[in-house]
Amino acid sequence: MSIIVEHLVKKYGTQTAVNDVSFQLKKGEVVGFLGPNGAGKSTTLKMITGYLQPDSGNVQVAGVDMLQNPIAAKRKIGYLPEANPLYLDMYVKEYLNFIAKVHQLDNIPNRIDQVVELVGLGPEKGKKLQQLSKGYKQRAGLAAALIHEPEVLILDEPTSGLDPNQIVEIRNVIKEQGKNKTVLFSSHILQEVEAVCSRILILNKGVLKTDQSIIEKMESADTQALIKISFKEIIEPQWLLRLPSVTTAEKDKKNVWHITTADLDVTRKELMALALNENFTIISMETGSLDLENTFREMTK
Ligand SMILES: Nc1ncnc2c1ncn2[C@@H]1O[C@H](COP(=O)(O)OP(=O)(O)OP(=O)(O)O)[C@@H](O)[C@H]1O
Repeated sequence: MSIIVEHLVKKYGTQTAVNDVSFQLKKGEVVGFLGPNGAGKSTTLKMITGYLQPDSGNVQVAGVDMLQNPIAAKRKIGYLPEANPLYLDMYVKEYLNFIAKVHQLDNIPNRIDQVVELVGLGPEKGKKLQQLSKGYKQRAGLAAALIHEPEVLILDEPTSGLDPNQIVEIRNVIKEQGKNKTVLFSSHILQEVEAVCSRILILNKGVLKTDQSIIEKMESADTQALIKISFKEIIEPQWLLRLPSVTTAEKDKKNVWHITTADLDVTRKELMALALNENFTIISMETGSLDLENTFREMTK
């Protein structure tokens, strides 16, 4: 595992910003950390990267315990914080040279050339950081995060405040990096996470709501539809699961069921026939899609 997060808790005064969050990231995964403003994403990322001490819980990065061995653990991580902390008076190469020295790297000029190429900073590499556009500043931050060839890349809202072209460019850099690194990046833009990640973690009010593969989700969204049905009577799941077209049936509230199906029309008819034959009363029946947006809204209500 590249990242193991176990029961992380962080309180600010009486507010619990992160509440018992646990997850694991496998080597090579690109994972989106999604949640509305104030959900606790940055706080969680700061604890994973060792910039903030958790009140309780553990973090391991590439097998190294962050609390017991923070220097070794931090070496494994490239971190781009939300407020990209650049020394704006420095030239691009001067800044990267400074960061490379902090990491005590060998053959620094070569490595700088490599990261400049990697993040597409070439055309701007002769400028001062303060002269760069926001998109290029972000690339400089990414170059600094990548210079020591970390196994794990952690990016806190890397595309926030960028224009649409810059967003696409930064996303491409992230995708490219995801080919040989574990990447965890936060965003509150669902489409972005969908475009870049193979997996999604949804955080709401400090609590992890779901940890599901986007690919699975999208595959099921393509083929499955959702019916929300409410009966007057309390019925057993078997009644629904026995219907030939029903894939899953889960109880929401006492008499309300969420049913997934590959064939909406057939299931509707089967539900009507069931009600007729068994003398059940259907109070309401709604249909919806199982897409990610619905999931996100459900999870962060
Ligand atoms: N240093 C701090 N002192 C007090 N409260 C804080 C501090 N940092 C964060 N918080 C609070 O903790 C909660 C979680 O904040 P956090 O920045 O982790 O959320 P987030 O999901 O990253 O939000 P955003 O998407 O807006 O960046 C918020 O309610 C925030 O106001």
